[in-house]
Amino acid sequence: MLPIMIDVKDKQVTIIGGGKVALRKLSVFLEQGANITIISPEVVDEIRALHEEERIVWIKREVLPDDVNEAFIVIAATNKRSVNEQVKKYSDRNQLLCVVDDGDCGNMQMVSFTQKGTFTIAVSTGGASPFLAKKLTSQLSQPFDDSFIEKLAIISSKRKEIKASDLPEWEKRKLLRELSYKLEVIENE
Ligand SMILES: C[C@@]1(CC(=O)O)C2=NC(=C\c3[nH]c(c(CCC(=O)O)c3CC(=O)O)Cc3[nH]c(c(CC(=O)O)c3CCC(=O)O)/C=C3\N/C(=C\2)[C@@H](CCC(=O)O)[C@]3(C)CC(=O)O)/[C@H]1CCC(=O)O
Ligand SMILES: NC(=O)c1ccc[n+]([C@@H]2O[C@H](COP(=O)([O-])OP(=O)(O)OC[C@H]3O[C@@H](n4cnc5c(N)ncnc54)[C@H](O)[C@@H]3O)[C@@H](O)[C@H]2O)c1
Repeated sequence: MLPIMIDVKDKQVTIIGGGKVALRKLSVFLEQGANITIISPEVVDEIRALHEEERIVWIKREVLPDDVNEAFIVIAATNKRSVNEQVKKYSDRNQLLCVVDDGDCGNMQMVSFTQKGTFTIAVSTGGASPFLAKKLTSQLSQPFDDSFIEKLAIISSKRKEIKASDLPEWEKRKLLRELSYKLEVIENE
């Protein structure tokens, strides 16, 4: 599977099931500004509360074939293998589908990640050990503190300046490459 960054703001994310796992997936998409619909006869208290605050939509019933039609991303998160399998049949092959009880059943898997500013560390074990993915993300994030994120922001604005300048292309390329080595210099500026 290909690791990519996707802007899910205002995209429709439809999650079938309303248990603990649905809640964890939901939280990530909510934070990223997606439109979320939960379809499930029962939900955990946190999902009920989000629905009452009108931050998500909860449809209180079992899944039906047309429920996923408008979704950009579909997440089959019930505790029933046969229902999750059914959700796959309802989904179009051009939709992104994550099946939480069988990572190879869909065409998308969630990754463990931390994100600060424009900087992201993401780890996938491809279903081998989600817990290990979580642990490694935490370990790998350790060296990158707030000062690193600030330096990255400075590099970003310098990069925009270089790209917008009238310098010859070869010189732009040289300067852009040099920028990536300049963390120390920025620190001392
Ligand atoms: C990374 C993370 C992202 C997220 O959920 O957003 C994520 N799972 C997380 C946590 C976690 N999941 C599980 C535990 C219990 C300990 C353990 O089993 O390890 C813990 C640990 C915990 O809860 O602390 C159990 C589990 N997970 C899956 C199955 C089914 C199966 O594999 O059969 C079962 C067994 C169910 C059972 O008990 O039967 C399946 C998937 N879980 C994935 C993602 C995808 C593969 C990612 C990868 O391998 O890298 C995949 C394939 C599909 C998907 O869900 O996209 C998130 C960490 C978030 C963070 O970083 O904070
Ligand atoms: N991918 C992961 O990260 C991960 C982690 C742990 C567990 N799991 C797997 O995920 C599954 C769900 O775990 P959970 O703890 O959220 O379970 P849960 O029992 O807390 O929740 C299951 C939800 O599915 C809903 N549901 C059942 N039948 C439905 C139907 N026909 N239509 C719509 N909704 C329906 C229930 O109402 C309930 O809200 C488990 O089977 C487990 O194997 C995945």
